[in-house]
Amino acid sequence: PKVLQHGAHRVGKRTDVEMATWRGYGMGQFIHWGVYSLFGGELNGNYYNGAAEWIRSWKDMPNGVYDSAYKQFNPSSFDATQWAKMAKQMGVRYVTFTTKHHDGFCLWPSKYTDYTIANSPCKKDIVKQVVDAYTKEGIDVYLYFSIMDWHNPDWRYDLKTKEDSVAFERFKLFTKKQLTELLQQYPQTKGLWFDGTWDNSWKKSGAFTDTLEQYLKTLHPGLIIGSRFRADEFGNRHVDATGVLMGDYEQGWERKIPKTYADVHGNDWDCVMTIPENGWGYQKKWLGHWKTTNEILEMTAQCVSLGGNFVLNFGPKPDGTFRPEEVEIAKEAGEWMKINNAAIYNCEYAGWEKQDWGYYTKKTNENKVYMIVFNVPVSRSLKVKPSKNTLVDKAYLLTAPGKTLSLEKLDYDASFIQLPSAQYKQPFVIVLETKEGG
Ligand SMILES: C[C@@H]1N[C@@H](C#Cc2ccccc2)[C@H](O)[C@@H]1O
Repeated sequence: PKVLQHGAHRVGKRTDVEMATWRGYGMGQFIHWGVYSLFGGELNGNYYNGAAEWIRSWKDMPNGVYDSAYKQFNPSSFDATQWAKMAKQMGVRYVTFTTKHHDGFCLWPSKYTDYTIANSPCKKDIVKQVVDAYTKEGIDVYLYFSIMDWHNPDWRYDLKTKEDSVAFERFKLFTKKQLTELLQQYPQTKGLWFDGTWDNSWKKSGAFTDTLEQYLKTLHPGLIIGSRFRADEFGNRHVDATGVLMGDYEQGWERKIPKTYADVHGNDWDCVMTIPENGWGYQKKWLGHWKTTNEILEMTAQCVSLGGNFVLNFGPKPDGTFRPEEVEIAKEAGEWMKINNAAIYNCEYAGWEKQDWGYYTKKTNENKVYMIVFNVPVSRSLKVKPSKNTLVDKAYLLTAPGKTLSLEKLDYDASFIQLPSAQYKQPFVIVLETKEGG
């Protein structure tokens, strides 16, 4: 078969320490903040029924109104340290922050366009303040960057004419320069989170994007870039023409979670999720269902149990504060994580048969499996079926290590853990110390 020039350059997971750290994060935060936050999904009392950060594309949004709105971007209450402390209390270990969304507005003083924070009333280097504050709190920072840039006149959705190609050459150079300045200005950055890469213009640029990815990784050794960045020379995204994942982890799990381990194909991956049903930037009105803290904790456990990380999005208001529902979720999730994070941090897929009561996670490089229990059956008997050649040596509540739980053997390879009668109002964790055998 033909050898791909611009497909995946590695088969299987990265084995370096930076990627091992990424793999063990467990929980992350996404932040979408920019000019779109000023509108909050609404204009003149009418609500845009798409994702609020896409409001510039709304037929009822005059381009001139959107493109001059940055002159009102003046977040009087923005305090990156407060953001970072809220994130730390929540228990997230990485954050992905929007440097430039599809609208093209740069939250750092880029030298390559005037459409930046430097020309807004705010003037602060928001990206620098976020990178510095989160890094100081010990939370790793990843920079979101949209390739698609609605403000740049050289952006093209497709390359149909000679003029398109000439313009897009300028656009590709502009993109490389902006990415270079982000990595040089904010060297603490651990990775780049690319978006807006689905159009034909970018899908037809496989050779360029492959070279660009290798350039960025040379410029910043250890840099982590997901599978959404580039396409192979045939326009295949995420997985190349030979079926191998491009990039350092699978970046397709946006607002969806894999159902089984088979769905992740042995790749590293994370899921990025909104609190409302859709919408990443601030929305004045959250339409439909928005997730409770217990739902968010269950999604976190589900992702870690399948070998991934769970990343929850926050959409700060134009003044730089968070809406009360987001503050409450961060606080409640943090209270649970403070007690139970052993079952989330540096854990991986256990490979045990899934049971109805919840999720297994396994501590990496240790003989410890955690049961994260969400659904206590009326029998209060939790079935445990270890993987082959594994025995449970000891079981106890994470919060009561001194009180061993008894296992009633059911048959050759399964047991029941009988829970004491109690009110189980919160998800809780049982520790299973394991040994080889059976
Ligand atoms: C992380 C998320 N990716 C962006 C998107 C999108 C999108 C684009 C086309 C069809 C469906 C979804 C959202 O604006 C947000 O930034």
